[in-house]
This record gives sequence, structure tokens and C-alpha cells, in this order.
Amino acid sequence: MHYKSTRGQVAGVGFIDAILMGLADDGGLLVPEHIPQVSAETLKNWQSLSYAELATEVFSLFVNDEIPRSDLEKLVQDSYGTFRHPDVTPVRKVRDDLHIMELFHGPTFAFKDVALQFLGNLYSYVSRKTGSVIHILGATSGDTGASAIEGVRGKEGIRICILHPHQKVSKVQELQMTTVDNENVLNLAVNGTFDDCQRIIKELFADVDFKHQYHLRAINSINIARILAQTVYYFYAYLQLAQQGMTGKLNFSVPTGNFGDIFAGYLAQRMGLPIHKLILATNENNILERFVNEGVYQPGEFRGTYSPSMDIQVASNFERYLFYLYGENTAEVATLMELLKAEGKIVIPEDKRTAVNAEFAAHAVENDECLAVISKYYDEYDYLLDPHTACGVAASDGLTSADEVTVTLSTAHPAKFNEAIALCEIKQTYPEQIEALFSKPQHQTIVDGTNEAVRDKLVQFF
Ligand SMILES: N[C@@H](CCOP(=O)(O)O)C(=O)O
Repeated sequence: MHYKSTRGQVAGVGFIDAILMGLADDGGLLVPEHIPQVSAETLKNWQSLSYAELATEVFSLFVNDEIPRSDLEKLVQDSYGTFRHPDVTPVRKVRDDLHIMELFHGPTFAFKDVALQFLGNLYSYVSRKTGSVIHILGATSGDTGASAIEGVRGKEGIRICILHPHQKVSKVQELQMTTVDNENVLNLAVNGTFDDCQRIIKELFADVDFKHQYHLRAINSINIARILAQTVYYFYAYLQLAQQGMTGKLNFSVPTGNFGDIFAGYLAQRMGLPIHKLILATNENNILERFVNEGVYQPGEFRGTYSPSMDIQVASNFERYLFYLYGENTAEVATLMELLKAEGKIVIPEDKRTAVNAEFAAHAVENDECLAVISKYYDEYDYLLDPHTACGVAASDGLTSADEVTVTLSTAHPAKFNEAIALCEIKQTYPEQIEALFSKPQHQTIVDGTNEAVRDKLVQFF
């Protein structure tokens, strides 16, 4: 399998080089040169596989022979052996029409671990095999950072710098990142929003000389490895339900800010997974919901919400979706991205809106609704939702029709977001790993939200 850029100036890139490249060198995002197809028969054969076995099958469609099968199996075993649940991403039935896929059983209690445990091990493997220098640069609104750091802390040959918006992540998210004391980790707390952090790293990656000189590698969902790893749990959820005899229309409801998690579902669907509807849930930072419901992609005002990981205005992976929406026409994608830069918005024509609405439904959840859903599910179903999952459940409740079943992705453990849980007057007990964070010293450097300020710190660190 080879990879090419959504903007058309990069093509024929192998799997390992695609991982190392992260952001495509023409500023676009890498996508597979063709989407591998999974037949109904293959799906049937996959039904009895464990999570790790399934992940190996899915990855092997994208890796080809660049990584020998036995090495791939070991990478996968090592990555998912760190999860606290034997099913890795168990699916729990809450009601006949609602299942919750718990993606938070990894080391940092968020769905990011599913891809970043694997990517951390993959980077180590590539560094050992090819001698490539791995200097990771990432931006986080809270979850990616902790998970990426956990995936590579203390690993030889790897250094990692993560930017997070100062005081705009939850207390536990901040502690998970900043209490790590390995010398290969640097936390920069940026005065600004997540969008500033993401803009800065994208500018630095787009400066190809700087990127090559300092061997910058990506862990955000601009890296295609993130998307590929996240497709696996869509297959796994479907297969678990199919094994229980479910045959009807199956939706997935996905709380999303950067469009990475839901894009992984979209890719799984294009590979042949019978997904009826992808339900997109945002918080009050609703650029993606407005795109689906109004056909206009235009960043709005930043809103602080109870689900800070989704406090995002500019969704990184949106460009990958545009690529498919415009029939893989790279020239049109490049023009649209230029338009976004020049005019601050993209408006899609009627026929494209129809196509979007055939694939996605969307709901934006306001702060009060988020808290109300947490309280309702705690009282009525004895299930404590984190505020991001609550957005997914709110969207699923509003957009699941009578003859459908929806799997809502639970992206994080509620202990990471006690600020919201406490407002619902619910007292939760922290898992011991989280409780332990409160007594550890923190290490972080506060910087201005400018490219230059961050560049200076990187030059000293890498
Ligand atoms: N919600 C994310 C933001 C970064 O998204 P990514 O999927 O591109 O890593 C976070 O928690 O950091």
C-alpha cells in the first residue's frame, strides 16, 4: 500500500515513510492510494478474533510487507497488552437501541490510547530498524498529549514535545501530562487555545526545512497511523454485536472535535463495514455540526465547555473528508483549502450537501444539555458518562430512528472530567492511577502562542 496527499503533490509514499512524514510535505494530509475492501465473508471470518488479532488483520491491509507479520503481531500484542479490559474496547448495552463502546481502558483513560500505544511502539520499532531520529511534536486539547507522552516516555531514541492550551484542559488532563518526569518529555503550556497550538505545529511541520532538520514527527490525527488504528474498534463493535445476533441498521455516534475519530468510522464504512449512519456530536464549538446541517465550514468564536477535548474550531481531518467528498480530486481540495485561508470559510454546493447528509447526521450539544444527560443516565441507567460521551449520547438520543441501534463511542473515563461531574452533584471515586497524580510535582513551561516562541523551545530541546 502506498499513500498520497490530499493536495496532489506527494504520492507513492510507503507505510513507514507515511508515518514518519506525518503532515504531507505539500501541506495536505496523507490518505491510502486505494481503500482496501473487506467483504461480507471476511467479516464473518473475523467474528471470533480477539481485539489484537483483528487489529493485526486490519493493519496488514495497510502495511503490506513493510513490516513482517510476526513483527506486526508483536507490536499489536505489546500495544493492547497494556489495557485494563480483556476486550480492549468492550461494548456495553444500555438500552435496546443504545450501546456504549468504552474506549477508555488504556493507560491514560481515553480513546487516544488505542492508537497511541500502537504508534509509540511503532516509532520505537522504526527507530531501531531504520535508525530514524524520532522527535515528536504534538498539540493537544487534553487527551492526545497525555496518551502520546505515555506511549513514548523513557523510550530510547525518542523525544516528545506537547503543546497544550494553558489552563484550558481539565485538572486531571494537565496532571497526566505535567507530572511525567522523564527527560525525553517537554510540556509547553501555550497562552491561547487548542486551535493556536494546532496552528503552530502545522506551521512548523509545513516548514519542510525545519521539519527535516529537527526530524519532526507527528502523533496527532494528521498522522495516518492514528486513523488506521482507530478504524479497528468500529469493526470490533460491529463484530461483537453481530456475534450477539444483531442484524438491523447500525449507527455510530461519535463525539468529535478534530474529525479524526469519526473519519476513522467513515473509512471503515468505505472499506465495507455496514454502518447505517454516522452521527457526529459536537459541543458548543460546533463548526462540524454547522457543516453537516448548513453546508458551511467556517470557524466561529471559541467557547469554553465541559468537554474541553472538543473545544476545537478548526478540525484537522476535515480535509481528508473533503478529498473523498470531491471524488478524490486533489486540485479541488487544494483550491478549497486556499479559499478557507483567504476567505475564512468553505461553502459547499447543494449536490455535495445531499452527499454529506446521506453519510452524516449531526447535533451540537449545549453546556446545560451535556450536564442534563450526565445526570439522566446516572439516575436512570446507573451509568456515569464523561461529558464528551454525554455529547455523543445526546446526539444519539436525538438522531436514532425507531428501527436503528446506535453504538456511542465513549471517548474518556469520567474521572478525567470531575469539573463537570461535580456540577451534576455526583460524587465519583477516582481510579488509583488518577488519584496518585494529585501528589506529584508538575513540569511545564508557559509560552506565548506564537510560532517563534515555540520554535525557540524546540531548538533547545531537540
Ligand atoms: N481532542 C484532541 C485534540 C487533538 O486531536 P487529534 O485527534 O488530532 O490528536 C486532544 O484531546 O488532544
